[in-house]
Amino acid sequence: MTTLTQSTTWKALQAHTSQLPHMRELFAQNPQRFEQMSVKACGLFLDYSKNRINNDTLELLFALAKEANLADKIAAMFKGDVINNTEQRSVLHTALRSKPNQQIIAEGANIVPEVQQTLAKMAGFVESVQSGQWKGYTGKAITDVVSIGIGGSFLGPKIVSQALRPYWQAGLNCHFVANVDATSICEKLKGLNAETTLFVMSSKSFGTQETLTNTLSAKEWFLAQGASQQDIAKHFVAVTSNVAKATEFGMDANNIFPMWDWVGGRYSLWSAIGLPIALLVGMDNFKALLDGAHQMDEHFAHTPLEQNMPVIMAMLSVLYGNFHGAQSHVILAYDHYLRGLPAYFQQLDMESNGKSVTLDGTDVDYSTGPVIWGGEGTNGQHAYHQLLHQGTALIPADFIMPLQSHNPLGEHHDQLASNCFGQTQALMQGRTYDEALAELNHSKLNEQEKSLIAKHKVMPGNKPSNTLLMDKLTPTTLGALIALYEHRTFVQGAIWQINSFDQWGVELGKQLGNDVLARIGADKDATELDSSSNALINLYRKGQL
Ligand SMILES: O=P(O)(O)OC[C@H]1O[C@H](O)[C@H](O)[C@@H](O)[C@@H]1O
Repeated sequence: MTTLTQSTTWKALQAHTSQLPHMRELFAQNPQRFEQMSVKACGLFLDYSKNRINNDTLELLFALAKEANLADKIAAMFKGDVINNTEQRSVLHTALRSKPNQQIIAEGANIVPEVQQTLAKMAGFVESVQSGQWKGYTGKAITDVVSIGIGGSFLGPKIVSQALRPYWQAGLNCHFVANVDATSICEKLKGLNAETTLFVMSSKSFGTQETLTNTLSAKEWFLAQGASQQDIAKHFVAVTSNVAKATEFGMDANNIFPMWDWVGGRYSLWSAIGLPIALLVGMDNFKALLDGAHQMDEHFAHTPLEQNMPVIMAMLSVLYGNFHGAQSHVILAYDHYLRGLPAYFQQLDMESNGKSVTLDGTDVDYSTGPVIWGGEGTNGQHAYHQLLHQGTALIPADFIMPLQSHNPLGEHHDQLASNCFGQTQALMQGRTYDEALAELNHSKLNEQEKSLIAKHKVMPGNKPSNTLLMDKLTPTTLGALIALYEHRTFVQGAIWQINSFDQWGVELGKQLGNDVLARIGADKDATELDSSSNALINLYRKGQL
């Protein structure tokens, strides 16, 4: 057993949570509930009053955080301690959005100057591409960027670019390729002109199969359009921490943007991995994104736990996962530009906290990271919200919405907002049997039928949700929002005593995938694996059922 589940606070939380009344009652008991359970920081507003909590719950949750030495752990991350203990690395994505006059030490040296140099290199490149000074091999300006990368080297740039669509500068479009399925790159290249296309290859390791294969195919396509080997330098740039491998691959040394081991892939959009974002929205907007994240870093590092937005959100997630049996958490973006956010937070949280041993290798005896999923409101209301309202699983929800739309049109935004707030209300209050029956008063059904239908219309309520608001979706508020979830993920990992910054779980699949690839290309059928794997490989070799 771990010390965590043996702690007095843990046991007190177990006893306490089973005694809390329904949220309807909690609201009725305390007219100040909204004021007391909401917090504003960095252009974001969090209403967390629709949670299964009262002041005692919060006290216990913060006590748990203090017993986990959370404040020390936060400080250790910011100052560059080697907290990723299985890879012996500092975790310093926060340094990427630091201010030029800060000093942050990793492996004995101040890393801020190289962060600033890389930002300056990005700025020069972005300016030259956007202004048309950067010419393709026939002297034409670049019109299309194809970003090739996967995992952290793909989702951040793609989802942030999508979210910042209103800030795109004229004249440049970007296409993202991640999957090794040739359909992805073939479909993207259709309709593109090699003379005006720039490829940004993003791979921290410069060793990821999908990215290398897609880049080679892009290069072949480029040469097949009539370009020559020397033209490659005008059309291919790379972002990587493995400069040697990138040069060996044939990338022009001037076209390589560095990143560093102390940036985890899923935390890397703030580095040169964000180059596609900067190319689309311009360097000022990219810096505003960094600034929003920096503001959230400051808030996280210096605010008492009780008013600390990422800490509050993380402790609520711990509450549901460890004391209410919740195994999943839904992100509901009430903003079309933010439709990709659930996928981004899914990678961030599930790759970080999908772990089952503690830092020292002890098996955990409690749940760690939940399944993160979600989608775009209002669409989900006509689909999976049914399960949120009446299903048997408890699924805490985050509703995210800007108060102002980039596209004010008639009553659209009023309707969007009313749906968002109406959903959180319905989840919280539910509908009792008597209320459901009363609604059927004027129907033509007989008493027995009314009773049956009323039973089906009962909604238990007491379903937790957070509502996160911002004035408007801007680069700054988006930066703060993403950093909020990064730190939320960190806090959960700190409570669970796990390493949120490695990802050994993805390795075995890669290893076996390479072995399977060799067997697919072998001159005889596979016979040495389990019967299922042998049969699947051999079916594939045959090419038909
Ligand atoms: O940037 P790369 O080295 O190509 O890595 C791309 C991605 O692949 C890995 O398998 C990891 O699971 C991700 O965290 C990483 O972002």
